[in-house]
Amino acid sequence: MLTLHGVTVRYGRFDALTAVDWSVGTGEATVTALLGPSGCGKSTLLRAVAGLEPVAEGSIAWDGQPLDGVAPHRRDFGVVFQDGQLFPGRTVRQNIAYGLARRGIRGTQARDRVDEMLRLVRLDGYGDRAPAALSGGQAQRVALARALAPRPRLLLLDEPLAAVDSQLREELAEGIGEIVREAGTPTVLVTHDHREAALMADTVSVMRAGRIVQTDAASRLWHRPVDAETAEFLGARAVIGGTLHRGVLTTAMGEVALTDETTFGTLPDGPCRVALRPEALVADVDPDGDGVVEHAAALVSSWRVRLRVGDAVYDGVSSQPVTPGTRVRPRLDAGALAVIG
Ligand SMILES: Nc1ncnc2c1ncn2[C@@H]1O[C@H](COP(=O)(O)OP(=O)(O)OP(=O)(O)O)[C@@H](O)[C@H]1O
Repeated sequence: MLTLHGVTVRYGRFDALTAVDWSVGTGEATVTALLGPSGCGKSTLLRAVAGLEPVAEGSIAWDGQPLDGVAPHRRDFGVVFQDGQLFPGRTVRQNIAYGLARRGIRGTQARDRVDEMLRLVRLDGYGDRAPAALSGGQAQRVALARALAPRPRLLLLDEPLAAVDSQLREELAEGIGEIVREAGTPTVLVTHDHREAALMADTVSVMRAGRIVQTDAASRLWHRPVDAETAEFLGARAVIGGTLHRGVLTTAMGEVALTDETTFGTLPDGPCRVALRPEALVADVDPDGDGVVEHAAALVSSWRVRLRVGDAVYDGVSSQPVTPGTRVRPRLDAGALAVIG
């Protein structure tokens, strides 16, 4: 298990990480996403764990053994960066075999391991290609195979899909999640994209300004963000007040039962703040409704709307065709809203 205690990393007088306490379990092959906005310190944290960035204060340990002074290649961690960084002059096979010789794995044993890795990343038959003859997605899968070949005890992925075009990204995100679980290697994934974190990770740690502000199961994070800033980072567009009583939330947009304990946990009675993603606010067409559509855009199977309710304007969705001026009755969808704190 990886544990960080009070880890601070400085660039000159700037603290890129401030007293970070964090741990990544290895009980089962889990994927932990390190999610946060650009510049919050995600890569710095990953690089510190990999031994590529000096730690000014605090300690990083594996199974209780401090890693201070342990060189990156002796940490037994696999690393994949944004653009894979394959060796251009070597074939796919030679790239994947790279870390094996150093571990004393040679000859047929090495060949078998490379074949196994090619199958794992669904690239059988690509072994003799040059990296230049691969697509961006294929190159990232080779980089993943190279990192996994020596059986590292932890895999570190730094925005592995950043250089892949958006159409492929979702497919590859799911693929990589499957591959690392199949390989049985605990993995840390750095990303600024909450969709990518949701597709790949079991546990998500949210970072902001050099600190980890929340660590939770992915499903729980979306419904119980620790503060409004985290909710906004996860896609919330508005925060409204409400009152909870025995799992029923009452707001200006009506009542909704939040009784699914696996997502919401036990909610305390009393006033609360509710974060709304557009999907959480459903506008039903109703001539007597107290909302008015100001803007509507047709999506594949719904309408994305901006609606005015009293003095406030919200982003919502509608399953019926609406145009500016349509009167609607807003209601909340429990499956898409979040209770803050
Ligand atoms: N070598 C460096 N020297 C000085 N400042 C640095 C250095 N590397 C990073 N920083 C600063 O440290 C902060 C954290 O950087 P880091 O790369 O860890 O962020 P990040 O969350 O990974 O961002 P991104 O998603 O944009 O890659 C940023 O403000 C960055 O400008």
